[in-house]
Amino acid sequence: MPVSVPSVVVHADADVLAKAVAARLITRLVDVQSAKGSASLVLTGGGVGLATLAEVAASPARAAVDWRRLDVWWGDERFLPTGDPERNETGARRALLDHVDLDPERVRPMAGPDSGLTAEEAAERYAEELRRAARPEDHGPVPSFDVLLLGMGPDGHVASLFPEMPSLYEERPVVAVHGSPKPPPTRISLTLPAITAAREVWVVAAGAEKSGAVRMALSDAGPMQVPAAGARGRQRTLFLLDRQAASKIPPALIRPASP
Ligand SMILES: O=C(O)[C@H](O)[C@@H](O)[C@H](O)[C@H](O)COP(=O)(O)O
Repeated sequence: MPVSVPSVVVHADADVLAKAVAARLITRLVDVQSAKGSASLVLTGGGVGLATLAEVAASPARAAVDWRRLDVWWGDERFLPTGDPERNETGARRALLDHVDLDPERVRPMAGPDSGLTAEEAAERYAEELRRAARPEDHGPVPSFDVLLLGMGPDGHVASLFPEMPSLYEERPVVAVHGSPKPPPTRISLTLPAITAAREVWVVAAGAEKSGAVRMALSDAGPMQVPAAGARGRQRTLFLLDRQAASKIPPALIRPASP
């Protein structure tokens, strides 16, 4: 599947970054809904991802989004019971989803152990949900998500795809992850084939501890070594960073967006 070359946008700090990504997301959702009636969004966990959702909730412009016509998916989930504070779903509901008028049928969390499923079964169930939502024009087993958000770890992991782990070699769209170096150890994650089916992939990262992985993800590192190097959208890839996370990118590659 063809993928897009990343564009880099740098903001002054993590707070401006979250606000700017929130504004960008609202605008993108409004544009997509104006063009085709509905939109699909894949959420991420992690501090920056959730801060972005909180800024969407805080924005008066959120009223411009038709939340009833938004499909919400997750890029990964910690395999914990529904309502567990460590679940990405719990964080997203607290930050945004509980504050807007979504169609609950169109919000699709990944199952936890309270479903009675194993992590493998939960991954297969999610893959089936994605298959059912895919349309012929998506040319694959998952929908062409309009925006797929990804945080990124200091090791370059995105979703729950960690360097050198078997999940990076997966062809299936959703996998169970065991032994995650970032707790909790058991997770469910979209794989790179599912991520790269998205029309737009936005990698959002802040902090000096991410700067090395950002540089590698934008240079010639491979996705097995730096999973973020495989985070590419079919039409557009954005690396939305604060100055600290962007501090090791060759200057020729970036023009700071914030003064
Ligand atoms: O389940 C998770 O933890 C996230 O999906 C993970 O991929 C996260 O986005 C990164 O680890 C960045 O997290 P921070 O933004 O908190 O550094």
